[in-house]
Amino acid sequence: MGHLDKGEWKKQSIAERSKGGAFKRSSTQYRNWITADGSAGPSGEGGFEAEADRYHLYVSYACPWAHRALILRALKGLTDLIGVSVVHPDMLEEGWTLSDAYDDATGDRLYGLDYLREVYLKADPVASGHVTVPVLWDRKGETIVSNESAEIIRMFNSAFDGLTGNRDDYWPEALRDAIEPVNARIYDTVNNGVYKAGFATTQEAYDKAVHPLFDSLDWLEERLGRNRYLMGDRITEADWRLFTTLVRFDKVYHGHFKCNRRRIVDYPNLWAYTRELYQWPGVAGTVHFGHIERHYHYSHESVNPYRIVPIGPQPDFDAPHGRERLAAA
Ligand SMILES: N[C@@H](CCC(=O)N[C@@H](CS)C(=O)NCC(=O)O)C(=O)O
Repeated sequence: MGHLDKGEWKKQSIAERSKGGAFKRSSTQYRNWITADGSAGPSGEGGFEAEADRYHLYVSYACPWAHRALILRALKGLTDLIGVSVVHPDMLEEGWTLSDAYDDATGDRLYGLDYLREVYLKADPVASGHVTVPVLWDRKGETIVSNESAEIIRMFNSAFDGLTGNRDDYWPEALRDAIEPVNARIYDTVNNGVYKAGFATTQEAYDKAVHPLFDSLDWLEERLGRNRYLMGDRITEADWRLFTTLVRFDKVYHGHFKCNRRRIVDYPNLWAYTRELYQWPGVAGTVHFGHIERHYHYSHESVNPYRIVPIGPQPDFDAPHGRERLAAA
């Protein structure tokens, strides 16, 4: 791990990042939006018009935040319009690398660069900050549009509709106010909660993360016993944001991140819901357990110093989910 400081790469361990025992996720730097006509979005600059073959996504198959972007890209029929480069699963001292020496890692399909940080430096030679995935890259302007997954999925939800004709809407206007607090709780206690538990270097920081995590899983289990999806009978971005953590949970968060009060398979509703989302057309192809298991166990030296990748459970994500019973009349 490391970060850029005025264009220079500085190595940094996870323990150094977890100052005072608690892990803090840094805020995101690039916040521009692709829009149908190139007008500015809710933040950042304008000039990023939706066009085929103009944008490219740098992702890790291991990363739950990048995974959101891959899912929306698949669901919205954008796979032919927006290319993807997949980093190597090991994130060590040099940060994410663009080596293709691992199954399904592609290397840099645009420029043949070796390190993801070089993509950031191409956008800004004196860049400072963390070098994270996903990165939404503009080939025309040779710059980063956004490295904030929560916003990338909203761009993908609608900006390209005129080109693809796909009008599926995962952020429906009428539900936005209801989605926001659900996203906020899930982000803080579940998506990021597993990291806060896993990267804690004091008992206090761990306790502060792990109890709210399992309180939220209980809350979700109850909610999903009544509703097929988080917002009722309609699947929304809130579900996809939750899914990327649930699908990784039993394989990596339960053991590696010590989130081990229960597994997802122990929650009947959450587990059936996870299977339904996994089986959604286009989604299984975005889930790469090889990268997930390798990345977490191999990259976090302070958590797993000998880098042994454990055997892990093999939950059957293809088993019938039975969630139709909750379908709207
Ligand atoms: N806010 C970002 C967070 C992305 C993020 O933290 N990605 C992790 C991988 S799971 C990363 O690239 N970390 C590298 C680092 O922090 O140096 C988003 O949601 O897009």
